[in-house]
Amino acid sequence: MRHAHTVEQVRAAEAALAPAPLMERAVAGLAAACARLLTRRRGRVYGSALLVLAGSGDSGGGALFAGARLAGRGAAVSAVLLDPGRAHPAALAALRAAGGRVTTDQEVGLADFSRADLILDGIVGIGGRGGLGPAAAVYATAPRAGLLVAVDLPSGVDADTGEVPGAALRADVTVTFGTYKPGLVVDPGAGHVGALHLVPIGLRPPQAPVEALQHADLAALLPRPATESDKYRRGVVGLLAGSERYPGAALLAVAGALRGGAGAVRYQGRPAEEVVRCHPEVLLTAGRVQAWVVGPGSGDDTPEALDDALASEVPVLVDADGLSELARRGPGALAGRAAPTLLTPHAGEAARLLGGTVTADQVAAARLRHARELAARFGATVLLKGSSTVVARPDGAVRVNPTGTSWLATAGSGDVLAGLAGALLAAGLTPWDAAPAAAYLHGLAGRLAAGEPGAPVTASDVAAALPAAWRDVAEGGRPGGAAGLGD
Ligand SMILES: NC(=O)C1=CN([C@@H]2O[C@H](COP(=O)(O)OP(=O)(O)OC[C@H]3O[C@@H](n4cnc5c(N)ncnc54)[C@H](O)[C@@H]3O)[C@@H](O)[C@H]2O)[C@@H](O)CC1
Ligand SMILES: [K+]
Repeated sequence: MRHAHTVEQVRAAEAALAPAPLMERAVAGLAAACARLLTRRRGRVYGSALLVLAGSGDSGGGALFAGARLAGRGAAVSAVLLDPGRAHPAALAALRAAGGRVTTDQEVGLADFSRADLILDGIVGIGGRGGLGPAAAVYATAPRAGLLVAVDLPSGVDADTGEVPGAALRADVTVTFGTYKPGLVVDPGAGHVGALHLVPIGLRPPQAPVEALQHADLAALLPRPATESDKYRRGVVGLLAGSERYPGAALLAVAGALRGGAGAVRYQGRPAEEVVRCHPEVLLTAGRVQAWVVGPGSGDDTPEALDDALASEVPVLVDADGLSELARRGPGALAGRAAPTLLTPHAGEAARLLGGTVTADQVAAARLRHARELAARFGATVLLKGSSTVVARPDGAVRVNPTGTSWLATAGSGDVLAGLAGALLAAGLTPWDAAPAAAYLHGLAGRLAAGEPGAPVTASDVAAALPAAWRDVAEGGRPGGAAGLGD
């Protein structure tokens, strides 16, 4: 599990430790990471060109100290001071003493930026507020040939939320200290991070409000049928999905549920004949169900389907048309439910559920805030789909999915996810576990289907790759499994 802590938590944990060893450990880890990158890129540190972008805080201080260490190993180091009067005095002195060149001239800085083998972004760290000023913002788009290493987090990314209020640097590698920060794992910020490397500095932060499941966490969560399993032990999913207009949604949701390990799928919807032709294992009879999935492509049947599902005493996943109906009814529609409800909106549906006071773009730009608000308002677990899928609980706890791929933004992909998450709910997982587990497997299946370096995939390809994703996770132990994920 990757745990992400807020700025307030990090500051409190840092305050419990002596400042000097903290800086020493951070700088040692940062310099070592840079040395490894330079050695991989150029064969050695000696003779490589390094540029430090230094702001006024400790992030700039750490970058300057690391620059000094690498200058000591023979790198040609220059530093641009973005707030010249306020650069970390001891770190600046150390860089100068090690032979580093210091400039405040933007033209010189930009020329060095374009040529350097490695650039250290020490403009701001967790103390960054609002967008970058113009002197720093130019580096967000300036051309460069070398690697950009962000110190703690890419400057311009909000540490607590992952929001990017203005220009932000785009890193190849982010070296973060002590713990992860929400902004490193939630988009749009996460899209600026590149490869993420954690340097332990001895922090002991409290419980994390945001976490990201990794391969080993998934392996522990996924249900495995025991020898005496029957379909009810594995879980029967009831699907209220598809319509004459959208038969495909039913087929894809069924595919997701079956490949999600459902013991059986009971289908209720109009295109029943097509469903059985494609998936002969589906049951059309009424009977016991351990979780309902309502909404994918369910069209005019939605209001009744939603009534039936919400009246049941089993977990209900509401998706697509079900969410539009729920938006019309408002949070009161879930008030009487004793069993859990899982909502799986994309940004547009989330905006509607929030009463139309925000746009889909605003939801996508501030994913944590809106997913939490939605979960609190409806008293339900919310899986907000998108480039980094976010699962929020009504109490504000969040799990972020690390496996997404942009190839998943394809028609019907959400139907597969709904069926898959429904199967995990029917197997007995809580929404808090089922939702991130489904997002993880779905993203991994998308990656496996797209291949490396990646090609377009259909939702059917994603469903077909679910067994491979499942195996990849179950093989566990191996860091990242075949898909190369994990720490
Ligand atoms: N404490 C330590 O020993 C170390 C701290 N480091 C990092 O330093 C950071 C904490 O240091 P600070 O509290 O000094 O915070 P920052 O390094 O984030 O700097 C904050 C300062 O930058 C300026 N600033 C804020 N927003 C800005 C913006 N949008 N554009 C330009 N300037 C802006 C302000 O003057 C503010 O005081 C953390 O990210 C931490 O990981 C590491 O780099 C090295 C070790
Ligand atoms: K930074």
